[in-house]
Amino acid sequence: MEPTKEEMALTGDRTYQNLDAAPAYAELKNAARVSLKDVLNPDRVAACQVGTSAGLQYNYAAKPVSDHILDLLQQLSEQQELIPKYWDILSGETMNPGENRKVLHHLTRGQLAADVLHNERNLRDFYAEQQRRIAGFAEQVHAGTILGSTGKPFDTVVQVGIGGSDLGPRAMYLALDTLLQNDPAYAGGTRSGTTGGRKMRAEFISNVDPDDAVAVLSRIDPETTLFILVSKSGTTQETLTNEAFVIDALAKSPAQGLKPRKHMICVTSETSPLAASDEYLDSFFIDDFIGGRYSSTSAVGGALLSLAFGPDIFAEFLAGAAEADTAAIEPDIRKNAALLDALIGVYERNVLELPATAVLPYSQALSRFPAHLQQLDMESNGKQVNRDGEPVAYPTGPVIFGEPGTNGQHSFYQLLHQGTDIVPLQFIGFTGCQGATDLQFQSSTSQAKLNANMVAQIAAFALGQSDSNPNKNFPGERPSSLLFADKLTPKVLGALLAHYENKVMFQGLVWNLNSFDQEGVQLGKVLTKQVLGGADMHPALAAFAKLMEI
Ligand SMILES: O=P(O)(O)OC[C@H]1O[C@H](O)[C@H](O)[C@@H](O)[C@@H]1O
Repeated sequence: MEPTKEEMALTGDRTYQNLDAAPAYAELKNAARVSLKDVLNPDRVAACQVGTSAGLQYNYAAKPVSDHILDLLQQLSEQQELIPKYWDILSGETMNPGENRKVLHHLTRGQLAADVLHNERNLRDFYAEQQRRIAGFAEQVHAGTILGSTGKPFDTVVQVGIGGSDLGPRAMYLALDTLLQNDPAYAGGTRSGTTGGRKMRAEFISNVDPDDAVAVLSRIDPETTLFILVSKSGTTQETLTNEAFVIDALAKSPAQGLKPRKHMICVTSETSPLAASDEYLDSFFIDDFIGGRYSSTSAVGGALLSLAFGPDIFAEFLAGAAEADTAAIEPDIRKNAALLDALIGVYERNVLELPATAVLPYSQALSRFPAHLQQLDMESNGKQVNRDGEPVAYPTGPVIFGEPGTNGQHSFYQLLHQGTDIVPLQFIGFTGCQGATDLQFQSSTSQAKLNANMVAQIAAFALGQSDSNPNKNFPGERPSSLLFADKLTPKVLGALLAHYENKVMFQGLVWNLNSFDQEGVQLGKVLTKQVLGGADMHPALAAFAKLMEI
């Protein structure tokens, strides 16, 4: 595809500089602070909102930013060349300099920018081809033309993977499961006996703790279960161990003639040791340009979601992500939700010096979304050196944590309201629930109670309440944003996922980091091998190993 004139304007040389070299940063530090108690009013709630895509809205009325601060953040965006650098990512530049790789997760779902070629292969076509192959495979499984090795149709799928090969796909599956099981709008061709369109139940094995695999294996029927072994590298200890665990369990199954490998497909990169095997029922591929934590829209999420819900639902999810990617190219920060969310986060982290961010979905469907965002954000931007390997002199990625509301309210909100640290909050909510059933009780539905709690929290955090008893005093001035939509459909979910991926990307670019490697996870792996291999190791490590009887 040929680039348009506007796209051509984004090409050219870039300057990479640390945040503290950007003139707007010093100005932001000197800008007058905003008191939420002073500014929060109905007009602000109406005005401080930007549509992202697929009907998802980002409201930042309860964030401590003034017009002046937003103007400076706009300047910061321009000084750090955030949109042109995003364009470079889309165009297939080497944006993971540490590993000398392109960063192409956007290409798994979008049509932005020109084609990306690598070793004469068109990677857009490669990703699309894998998606088509997965769709064809899933349709055959659903139609019963691909059967288990004892001749029974598959009704359950188990993803075996860890980190990016687990968290995103699991969070996405859980987000849609209730909707797809119950909403007749998605019905059609279901074999699961539900009113909706879920085609297969999914389970997940990730931890090397044997109890994880044992628990899942106790809930499934080996004859009707299809396992998806997912490891981009094909070398991850936990995943290879769990593969062996599953194969061993299937081999011991009393079912006559069951062939374990014919109950397993593989998703990996073409260069991984797993790619060479032709023992799996089938294999699907990604490549090194799709980071694990950015792989939900590739074959890593595609195989699971297409099998569980059908290829059409996966395509809708991708369309939502593609819309969010397109929205993220807008240079005006007041019209670009991902960019604005990123820059307000930088303001809170670097100017207000707040060390953490809590993600609080008021939706049980998003129960594992905070866990996915922990990896996405902390593995991407938990760095102390810039993209050239030089130490940075400012804070980078915050600690991310979260739980669905209202459960979190009865757990850690005490600290959020009255603790000595201020933690910026990201609320996520939906007007409607995912299921078909709700109850009117004490003159309101459960869904109304859920959302009443959420908006009450936004106000309580921002406005506080004074009390002569210091123990009952709420200081307020605790900032939050709200991402919301009518319903968490596959498309909205895609947009929500891409919103966060793009937010994290923009923040990494502001901080001048390489957000796409994860060297910080290596040392622990090396020391684990020393312990298991009985190699020479630090005496203290040997002593700890002895404590645990290894
Ligand atoms: O997909 P795999 O190669 O098995 O990798 C699984 C995970 O393990 C690594 O340690 C990384 O920290 C993650 O980014 C990755 O997603």
